[in-house]
Amino acid sequence: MAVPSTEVQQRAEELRTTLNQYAYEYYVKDQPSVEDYVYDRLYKELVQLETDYPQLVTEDSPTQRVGGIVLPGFEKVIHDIPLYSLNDVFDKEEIIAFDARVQKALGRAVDYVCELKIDGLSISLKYENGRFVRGATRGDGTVGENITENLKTVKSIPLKLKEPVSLEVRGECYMPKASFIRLNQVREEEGLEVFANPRNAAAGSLRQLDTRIAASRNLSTFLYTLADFGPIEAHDQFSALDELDSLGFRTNHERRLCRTIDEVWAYIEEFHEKRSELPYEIDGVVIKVNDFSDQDTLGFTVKAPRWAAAYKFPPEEAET
Ligand SMILES: NC(=O)c1cc2c(N)ncc(C(N)=O)c2s1
Repeated sequence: MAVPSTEVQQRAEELRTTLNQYAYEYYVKDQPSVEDYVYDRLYKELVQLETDYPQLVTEDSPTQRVGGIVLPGFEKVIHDIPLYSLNDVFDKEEIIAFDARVQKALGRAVDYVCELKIDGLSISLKYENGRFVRGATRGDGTVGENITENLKTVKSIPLKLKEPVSLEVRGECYMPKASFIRLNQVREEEGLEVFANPRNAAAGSLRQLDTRIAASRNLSTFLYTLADFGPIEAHDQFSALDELDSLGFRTNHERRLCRTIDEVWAYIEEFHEKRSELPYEIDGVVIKVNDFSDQDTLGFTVKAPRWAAAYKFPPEEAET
């Protein structure tokens, strides 16, 4: 095999760094800084270098996002830190009762963080020394499926963090509404069964053993939980979300710190209104006590945290 010169190695490294930065701006920040043709030209140059010198390929190279292996099956994953489920609430009275229980248990009023409840597939991402090493489905909260190879093709999931830290984060993998509509059009044209909704389309895409299929489905993510903090210092949910941003993860920026339950309800009404305009599907709002020490004091019931509630929107009126 031909050995690449130092200049070629440096050029490959420079292309990887530049392309990964462009992809971060496009897929994580939704703020591309260059036109697609600029990205495509540099990408083609890197593909040519990696073809001429396969030893130049690194696991965080943008060329690894296209998938290409067919897995024999999905291994089971035991979640060291179980993924909890949420208590659902359906009206304002239940939210007031939730707040009353929290205040009674803590003896004072607390700040809440409201976050949109994304209608996708819960995932857990594990990093060692900054490298993405394992991605898994929620499963039953304790045992999930190893879908690392498929998640490596999801462009908003960093393959290498900005810091060489070891941690675990949780979030949602979803299919944007526009991608869902386009996918179903193609499936209809090909006489294939269409997906009922974006959540099923995302789940179906991540359950494919051929990773090229997941790579083609334009999946995205919103991360919202630091499970294993590693060296990250965060004392509350609102700042933990900023930490996720600074590590290079995609988070949902509609989040809001609410000082009172009235502000929580105002947020719920605002996003019940805005729901149909969002480019992704949501099925409600997740309300969390902001301070982590308060969360620890409140703890969990058998299945769900006492410090959170999932307000569920009424089912959307069928399109008339
Ligand atoms: N089951 C769960 O714990 C959660 C599920 C979800 C979801 N589908 N979307 C957003 C959040 C969030 N921002 O916390 C959570 S938390």
